[in-house]
Amino acid sequence: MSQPWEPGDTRGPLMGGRGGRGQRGLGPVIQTLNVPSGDSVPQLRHQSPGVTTAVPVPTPHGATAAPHPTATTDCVPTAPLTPSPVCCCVSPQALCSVSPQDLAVPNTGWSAAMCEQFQRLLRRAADGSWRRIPSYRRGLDYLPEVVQMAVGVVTRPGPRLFLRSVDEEGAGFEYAIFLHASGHRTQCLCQLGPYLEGHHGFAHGGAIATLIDSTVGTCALAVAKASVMTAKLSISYLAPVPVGAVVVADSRMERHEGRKIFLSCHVRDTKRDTLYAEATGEDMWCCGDGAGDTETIPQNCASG
Ligand SMILES: CCCCCCCC(=O)SCCNC(=O)CCNC(=O)[C@H](O)C(C)(C)COP(=O)(O)OP(=O)(O)OC[C@H]1O[C@@H](n2cnc3c(N)ncnc32)[C@H](O)[C@@H]1OP(=O)(O)O
Repeated sequence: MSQPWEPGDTRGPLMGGRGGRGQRGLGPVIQTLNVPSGDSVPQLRHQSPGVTTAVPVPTPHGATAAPHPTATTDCVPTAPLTPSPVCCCVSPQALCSVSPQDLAVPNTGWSAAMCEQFQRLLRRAADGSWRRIPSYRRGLDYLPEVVQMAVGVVTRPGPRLFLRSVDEEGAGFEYAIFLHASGHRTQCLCQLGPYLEGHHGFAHGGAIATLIDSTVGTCALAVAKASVMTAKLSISYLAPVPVGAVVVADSRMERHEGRKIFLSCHVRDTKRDTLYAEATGEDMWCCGDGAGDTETIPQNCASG
């Protein structure tokens, strides 16, 4: 088992800077810009106050993507707050030049192992079998096509997402969720930062539960294509997760009955040597009519 990461340890996941997200004047900050879909790889920007330098990011195939066009960092709406084809279902910030900021991409808090695994998963996704799901601070920006189906066009900022509650890069959950083309499986690549510590050197069980719930919940969202709630979650904690470790939570739908979607989840290290936790969950779609069709899950609860 690798050595637990210690707060202040410059060899650890925060190596390379601890610039707070969205804060300016705190030294170099990496910022991502305009990511309309889950498949595109955003540009990283090393940003010092008043200076913006585009940094090319390797594409999944190893080529180097062109730098992103210059954009301002101020969130000034550039168009009336009306839905657009690209960001029709996200908060008004979507219409700003750099918001919402997709956070499911590398930042200065990602360890080398995290970056390496992220690139591996991007390469795997290149054939279309998987896709990376953009992730934002605000929950209503999450899996936007599903949110749009569930609640319609969102015209106000959604609630802040628990997993994105820590602004400091590398300190909390750093993660990217990938959705299988079947829509029945999700994998979450996650680095658990020092603010998630429970016992000394190890991640809190609640943090593991949050990771699992979000991976399972995202899978259920994709299956139901509607709003879902976690009704039951059963977790076996099999091995402690060192703070700073990079893990993969792998969730899939096992079956569905009526409004219930039964899912499983396994949390492992990236080499699959250690099974940290396994879980089963029941998510229920929340569409009001209570239809009990055991063959088909309604594709759009909002209309149906
Ligand atoms: C980051 C983005 C991804 C999202 C991931 C995060 C997801 C979350 O964290 S959601 C937050 C945590 N979950 C919650 O707060 C849910 C709280 N619970 C509820 O709101 C409700 O109990 C809810 C929606 C689950 C079910 O309520 P309701 O729709 O009224 O169901 P109800 O009519 O009572 O029961 C319907 C059936 O479900 C069963 N059921 C209800 N609740 C549960 C439960 N908790 N566990 C198992 N079965 C249940 C009932 O027994 C009943 O079964 P049957 O038809 O066989 O008699």
